[in-house]
Amino acid sequence: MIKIIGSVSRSNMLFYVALILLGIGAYYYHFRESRRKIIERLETVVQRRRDDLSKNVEEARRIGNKLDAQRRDWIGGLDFEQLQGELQRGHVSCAEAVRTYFYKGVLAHEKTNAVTAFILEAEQQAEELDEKAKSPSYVKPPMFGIPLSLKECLKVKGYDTTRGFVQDAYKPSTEDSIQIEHYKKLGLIPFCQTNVPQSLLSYNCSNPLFGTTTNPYDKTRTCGGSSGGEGALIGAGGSLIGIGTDVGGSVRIPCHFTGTAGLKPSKMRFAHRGGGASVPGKPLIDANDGPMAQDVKTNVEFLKNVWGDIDFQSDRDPYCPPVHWNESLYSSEKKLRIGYYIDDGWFTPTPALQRAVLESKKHLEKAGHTVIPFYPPRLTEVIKLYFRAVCLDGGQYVLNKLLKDMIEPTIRFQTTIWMIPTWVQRALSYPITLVFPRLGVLMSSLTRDTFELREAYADIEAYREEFVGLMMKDNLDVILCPASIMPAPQHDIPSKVLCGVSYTCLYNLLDFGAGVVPVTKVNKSDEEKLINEYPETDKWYQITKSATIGAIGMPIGVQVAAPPFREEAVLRTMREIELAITGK
Ligand SMILES: CCCCCCCC/C=C\CCCCCCCC(=O)NCC(=O)O
Repeated sequence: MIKIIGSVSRSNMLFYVALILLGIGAYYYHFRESRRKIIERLETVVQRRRDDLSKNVEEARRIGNKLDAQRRDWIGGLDFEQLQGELQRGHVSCAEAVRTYFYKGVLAHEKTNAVTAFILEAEQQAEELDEKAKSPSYVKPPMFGIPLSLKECLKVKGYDTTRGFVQDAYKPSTEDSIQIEHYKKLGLIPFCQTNVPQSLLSYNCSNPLFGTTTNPYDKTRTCGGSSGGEGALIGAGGSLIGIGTDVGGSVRIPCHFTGTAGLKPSKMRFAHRGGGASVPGKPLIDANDGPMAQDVKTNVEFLKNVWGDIDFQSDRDPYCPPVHWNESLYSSEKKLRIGYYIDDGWFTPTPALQRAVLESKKHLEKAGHTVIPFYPPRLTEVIKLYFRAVCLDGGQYVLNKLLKDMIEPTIRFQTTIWMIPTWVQRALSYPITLVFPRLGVLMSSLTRDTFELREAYADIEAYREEFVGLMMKDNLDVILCPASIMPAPQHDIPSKVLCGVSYTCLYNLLDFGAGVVPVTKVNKSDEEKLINEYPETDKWYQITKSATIGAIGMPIGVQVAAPPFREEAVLRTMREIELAITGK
């Protein structure tokens, strides 16, 4: 080699270097030019889509205004259970319910930019149900006439599922997914779709197609993600019940940020045929759809009806086992054994989140349950395994889509990471670990080869066994823990603190059922504690601390989790916390 190099003359050497530089320059120029053309073409799509949305919102407003304001206010003031009762008794018609929620949805959308489309056919669906209900032989389904909001990525016939990618606008689904079919059968009326972050792999809520969705409590803060549009809409009173999806916290984080309640069931409890995913083909990081509502009570009523009739989904998707609502688990009188933690050893949550867990612990103890410390093992390893298994191709699938799209500025950081070859990241991780150990963990997390990926899957399986083994050793029914690391931060923070999903992504890696219930709001003494005691030992802690300063009044939830098929125990615990706090 040295001989060859030695034999190349200096001028030849310069020639080759110039050739290489020219090649790189030409590649870069070609890349920039093709990106420019893509963006130019997509900008017109964005404009058209936003114009269409404005018209769609005006139409929803017109439909909402068909109803007398006094009547609308009265219907809009009913909670889920009350509206359900009035619809069943025929005191409120389905058309009235839908018009009311078009009106309330428009108001919430104006406040938060939560809606990507109102499903205008909902009015006709409501009128048809009202017509059917005139027949004395008609038996009303249990959720007859209740308007249902849906995260944009769920397949509804005639509507897009862009996941925030402009390239996927105007490609409507040709069928409803099995779940949507089921919800309609149970009487629910899908009336709008809600916003998401581009790619769904983020816990903020911005994309180049529909823009940013804001938190109903504070416009400068995010509603969370990726089911952020649902959180914002429900939190602002624009829907009573909605469906999100969750592969790392996307139901639970928006619930925590917006003061709403929701559940991510374990994967097998719903049918997935005809559904969509952020990254298809990633076994062992189990995603599921899940309900979100203003309270736990509504989630319970919804799931009782859906799982009570789960054969509808199992018959159409044999991979969904016919596991019915387990009433004896939900309403058991047997006192629970609950494991709790306020710090997972990876990322200390800000004081309000720790306080919420301790307050919930007290409520549960007062109700007679035993609450004991529990330490989830080796969270640093879990974080590495999670990122490795969620970006199992090193982020290639999402990156390929992003490079054909306009890229949302708030996910540019992770896009850049995905562009750096894994071996370079791995090499950089060594020096980075010396100054910023936690970043070093992330930099060494993406998959280098299939051998490493197989090992990661084996490690996840072993971790699942270890975790349930620990729970069984202490006879634990459920786990109580923080819902996140902080209250709703500003819109750009989630992509700067990507690893802030440790409290939620753990339960996707374990495929547990996990839910979030609102417990408290950030107060002055939380802020004092934050300023005086919260760690500042690395960049992520510094960002989290400064994002939490000024969050007084923002909602705080807690998380409850349990192994698969024990979602009813999770809901029972969440409901007991809710009852103790709200008295209703
Ligand atoms: C510094 C190195 C970073 C390496 C890895 C960066 C890659 C980031 C990829 C994913 C971030 C995951 C955040 C998950 C948030 C919640 C997502 C979610 O639940 N989505 C719902 C869904 O997909 O249906």
